[in-house]
Amino acid sequence: MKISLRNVSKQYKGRGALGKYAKGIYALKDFTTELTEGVYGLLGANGAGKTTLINIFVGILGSDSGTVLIDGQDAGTLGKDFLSKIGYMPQYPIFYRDFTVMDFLLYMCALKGIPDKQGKKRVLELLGIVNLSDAKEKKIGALSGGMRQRVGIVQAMLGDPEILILDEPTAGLDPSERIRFRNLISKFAQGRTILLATHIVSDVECIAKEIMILKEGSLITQGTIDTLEQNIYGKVWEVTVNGEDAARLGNQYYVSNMKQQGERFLVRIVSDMLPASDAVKVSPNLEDVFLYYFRGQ
Ligand SMILES: Nc1ncnc2c1ncn2[C@@H]1O[C@H](COP(=O)(O)OP(=O)(O)OP(=O)(O)O)[C@@H](O)[C@H]1O
Repeated sequence: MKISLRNVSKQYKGRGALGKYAKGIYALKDFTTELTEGVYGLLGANGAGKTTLINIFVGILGSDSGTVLIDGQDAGTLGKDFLSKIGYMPQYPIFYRDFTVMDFLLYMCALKGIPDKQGKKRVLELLGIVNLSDAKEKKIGALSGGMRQRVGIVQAMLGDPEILILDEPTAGLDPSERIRFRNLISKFAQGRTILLATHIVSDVECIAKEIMILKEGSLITQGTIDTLEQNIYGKVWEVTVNGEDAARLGNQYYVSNMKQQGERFLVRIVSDMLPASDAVKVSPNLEDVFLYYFRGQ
């Protein structure tokens, strides 16, 4: 399947100087990309436009202009056929806290038009995959944040969608739950297109086939992690200094990491220019790429 987004733009209305509603700044501007099978990481700082893009893609929000094409056909004209291909996990999923996990998921099957027997079989299968079989009779309100996120991904996977859209799926998870969730996404990636929006680099750095960097509504770069890292080669430096110089460098430059080594500090800096005479160029990582594009935000 090939998904093409062409020149998708959106401006929200805001109050103008005279108190009248006026077009505001672009939440999304001329967003153009093509997605095929695999995991795509949509990386952006808060307010970059990730949720806006996803909401337009899944049809919750209309765009001002642009098109979403699925294998060359306008998604808007595909209606139910398009929606049945999508599994969506919103940034703030609304769960019915008094439902048990099982009842909630069966209810979601009913909403998606999945026949009872088939739905129940798939729910049990998916609960096994996400390691929640023992929690199926628990009320949703009694689950931990990580367990709730796993229920969220199960509901998105009902109906075996070809496209899985995950908006900040690891928000509020602790590091071990985050790793578990990442592994799950890799498991589900086979034969699907997964779009995972996040501002957390580690959520996507091991699993994404490509990363899209969204800044102030514009797609500023897209490519494999290797490509994005190569693109900023020569702009990441390391230098070992005393505490005073480390503090000075921290004030003057964008520091992506600082590691104490006895009395001294190994400082990693993202800068277009040599930050200190004895600084050496090092290979960039995805954290450096993120810092490079979001310096000052
Ligand atoms: N309903 C709305 N009305 C007006 N402005 C909005 C609305 N929703 C979003 N915005 C603005 O549009 C821009 C993009 O917001 P969006 O929620 O898409 O970003 P995001 O990357 O998902 O951010 P976050 O990670 O914080 O959720 C922001 O400036 C936001 O304030």
